[in-house]
Amino acid sequence: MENVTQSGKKEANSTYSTPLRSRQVGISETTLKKKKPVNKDLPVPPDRTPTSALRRGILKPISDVSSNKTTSNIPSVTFSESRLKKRDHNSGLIKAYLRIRPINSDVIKPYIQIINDTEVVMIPPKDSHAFKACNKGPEKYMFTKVFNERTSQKRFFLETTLPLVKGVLNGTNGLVFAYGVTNSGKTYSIQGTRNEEGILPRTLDTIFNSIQNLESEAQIKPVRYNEVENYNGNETSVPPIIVSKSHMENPFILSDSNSSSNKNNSAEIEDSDALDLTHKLDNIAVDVDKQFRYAVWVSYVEIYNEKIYDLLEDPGSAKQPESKRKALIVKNDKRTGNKYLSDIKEVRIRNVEEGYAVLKQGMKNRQIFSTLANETSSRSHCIFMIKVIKIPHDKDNATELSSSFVVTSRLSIVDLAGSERTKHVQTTGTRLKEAGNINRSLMVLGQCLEILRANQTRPKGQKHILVPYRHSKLTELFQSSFADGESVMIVNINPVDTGFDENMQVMKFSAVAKDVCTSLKNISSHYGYRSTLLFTPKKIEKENKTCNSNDSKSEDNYDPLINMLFAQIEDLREKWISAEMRCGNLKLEIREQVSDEIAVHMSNMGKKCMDQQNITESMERQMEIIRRDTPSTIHSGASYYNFSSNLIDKLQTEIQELENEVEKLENKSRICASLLNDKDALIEKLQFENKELERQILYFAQKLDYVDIETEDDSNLTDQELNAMKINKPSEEISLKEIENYNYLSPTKQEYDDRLCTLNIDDIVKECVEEMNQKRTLDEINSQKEETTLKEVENYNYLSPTKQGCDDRAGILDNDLYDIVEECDEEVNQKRTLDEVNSQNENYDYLSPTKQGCDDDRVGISLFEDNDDIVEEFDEEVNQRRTLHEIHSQKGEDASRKRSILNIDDIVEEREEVNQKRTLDEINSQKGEDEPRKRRKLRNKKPYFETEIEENLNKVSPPKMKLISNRKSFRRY
Ligand SMILES: Nc1ncnc2c1ncn2[C@@H]1O[C@H](COP(=O)(O)OP(=O)(O)OP(=O)(O)O)[C@@H](O)[C@H]1O
Repeated sequence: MENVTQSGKKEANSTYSTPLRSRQVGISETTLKKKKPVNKDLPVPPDRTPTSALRRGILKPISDVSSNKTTSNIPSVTFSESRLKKRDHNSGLIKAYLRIRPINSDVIKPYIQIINDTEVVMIPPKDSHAFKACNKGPEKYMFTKVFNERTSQKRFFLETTLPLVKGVLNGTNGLVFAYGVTNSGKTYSIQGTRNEEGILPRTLDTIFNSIQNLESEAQIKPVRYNEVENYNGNETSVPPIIVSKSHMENPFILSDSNSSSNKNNSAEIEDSDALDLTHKLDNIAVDVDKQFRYAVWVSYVEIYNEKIYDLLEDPGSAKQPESKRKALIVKNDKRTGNKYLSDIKEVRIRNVEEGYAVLKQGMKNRQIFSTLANETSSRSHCIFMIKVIKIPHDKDNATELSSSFVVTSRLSIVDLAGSERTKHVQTTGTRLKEAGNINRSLMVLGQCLEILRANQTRPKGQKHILVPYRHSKLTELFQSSFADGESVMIVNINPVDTGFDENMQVMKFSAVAKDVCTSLKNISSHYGYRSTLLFTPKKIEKENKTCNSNDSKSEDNYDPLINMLFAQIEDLREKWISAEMRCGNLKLEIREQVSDEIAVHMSNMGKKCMDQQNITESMERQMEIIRRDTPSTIHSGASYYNFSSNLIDKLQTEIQELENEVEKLENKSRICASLLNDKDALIEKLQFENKELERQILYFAQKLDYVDIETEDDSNLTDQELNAMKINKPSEEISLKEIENYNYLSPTKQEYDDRLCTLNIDDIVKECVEEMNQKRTLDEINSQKEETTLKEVENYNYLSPTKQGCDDRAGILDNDLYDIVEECDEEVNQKRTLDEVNSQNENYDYLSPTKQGCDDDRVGISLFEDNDDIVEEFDEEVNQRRTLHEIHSQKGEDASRKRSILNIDDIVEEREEVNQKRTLDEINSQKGEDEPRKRRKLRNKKPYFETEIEENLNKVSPPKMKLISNRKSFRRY
């Protein structure tokens, strides 16, 4: 290739032979290298190149042969070399042109937007899979050129296909294929309409405009990939359908120029909307080498369900079901390694009308076949192939040097089937198979392009990946076109009607295709080595026969075994294809299921996001309100947020504090309420008890003969009351001993203990607290002479540390109830003991009958004299009592503790014991009382006792009162 390019220009102006050599080398260097082992088996001379022939003197320059002119007059066939020289790297890439279909609606917004001449952006609509499942944003795609919806057919042709038309006229292969989903405008671009002709008619028109008056009359026909052979006008092997010039009056009649019988079968092409010759096209022409004569041959095939059918086949003989329709076989040209279609009908056309006629015939046949096979016409790939044969021409002699060295090139124009997904077509039966095959062939096309691109970017020395051309008929057929020639891809997009996701796949496909570099190193010009025309016709025939014998033998499948093997291969391939198809469909289904699930998931997520957003918005609204109500200095930024967060913290703290306060107040109010309830009753009780105490004091005073003095002066008691007291004396006589023993028995304690077993902790705690409060209240009341108001009581409770202590302790009562009860008792006992000591210190004579007994025993001895002894004795007695008291108290406590575990007998026994003690004490106390003596003595000691009692009566002994009142209050329980 490089040799051709480098040497081409230099040699172009020098000799004829050199370009020939260089071109020959260029074409076949690789091919010949590859083919050497094959050639061994062929009867073809090992070195049959024109150069070698020239070298060996077998061949002569054409000019020599025909006119004996000098080589300087021989036309230089350097078009391809110069073309190659001009060609930059980019020109080797597959060119991808995007064409956007016009939108029929003004309402719907297209999801594709043109950025500039080469770039577009695709914005996924919200209902697209790409948006829902993949959350895709806008994506940019690059093309060789972008054509908007207003692009005319003419401009589109000029910018996309005209270079290829030039190429094919100059000997280069070309491939144009239109890719896109259904209804995107592929057929419109390729074929066009009656008034808006597409690429294909314009190509034909341009070719014939360009080669006008340069048509060849040589009897040469194309064979295999890019070879030619002579045909004789009488030969039956001549293409059966040729649009005869004689039919130009009615160009739509196709006829077999050689076989009259076929005339009956030829179809009259009906005028259709698709194409017409009602008006002249734009008369576009390109420069061609006028030293050649040109022959144009066309063929038209379709690939349907992975089978290639000839659309120029006589429909008369094919009016049968699709299964019987004869499929063409792709064969391998052993000489060049290229693929070609065996038995394809190639038709010589001499003008554009004939080209139209063939095109229309093919379209009609396609319709007929598809109707017969019940298929959809747009579900197949349509390929229109134009072959141009260039035959050197001796201008001076006006002789064609046709058979010496000819150049063939071809341009294939492909209208691919729609690339939509299976989901959007019928998914059962034949339609499913169709869709599967279309998808498959397009997928393979994509794979091939991908691998080609990968191979091209591989570093030197690395093995190239095998391109899977054979995986589909489409790629197999265009294998050579990708490797040899220029390729143009037309990407059709319908930005509204068809799905975004499908169109996105199309764009991605084209992105790959665009990067594939095609090669021109195998220049498609091929010189017919059958230069044997230089020899006699017989020789030609002989050589032809010799040359072709091996080919035909190998290619025409005469060997039944080979045929069978081929059939088996085809069979297996069919199975493999259908398996792949099923697999592909399954994959698609699974992918769709997964994407649906993802879509549901995403919509759920979206809902959550919306909720979140709503919350955020409402918060923002609230913040806005706060911001509005906040000084402007803190309106912005972080200070605002700091302020608000501080404010929130502060408010929360305040709320917490308020809640605590409320709780406290509630507790207090509960306690106050209960206190209030009990207050009146307590006051009444206390008054009553006071009265009772007064009565008792009076009683004792009366007993001591002081009553008269007291009652006469101070007492409020009526005579009646005093009499009543006197009358009731025996029954109301309260032994001090008994009062003291009361402590030992501690009914309150017992009651407490009993109730402990039945009450719940809360009640007990409440009761304890209440009792303590009452005790305190009583103290207070007594000390303040009943001047208590509710407020004071409350204040007292509130302020009293003891109360607070109680409250605090109430919190831990749950766990330590017994301890607290014990502590309470202890406290009470201590108080009691203290009171007693105080009281006894002050009133021991009054309170202690034992002491009185002692005094009685000391008749005649002055109390004043014996004071120390008496005090001592008294102390001793007090101590004894205290000890006794402690023992009893301890016993009582033990008993109460035990009560929970002891049985009733133990308790009864204990009680009996206590009662016995009490009785004993009473007896003892009674024993020591000698009333007359006592009175006498007391009378004598009046001054002392008088003062003593007076004091006692006045003071009403607060500690004593307290003790008594405490006892009274305990008695309530
Ligand atoms: N650029 C365009 N300008 C005007 N009309 C267009 C254009 N492209 C497409 N159309 C119209 O859109 C319709 C569908 O186009 P067309 O038949 O070419 O689609 P398609 O891709 O070939 O579909 P299918 O794959 O089914 O064959 C036709 O009526 C055609 O005339």
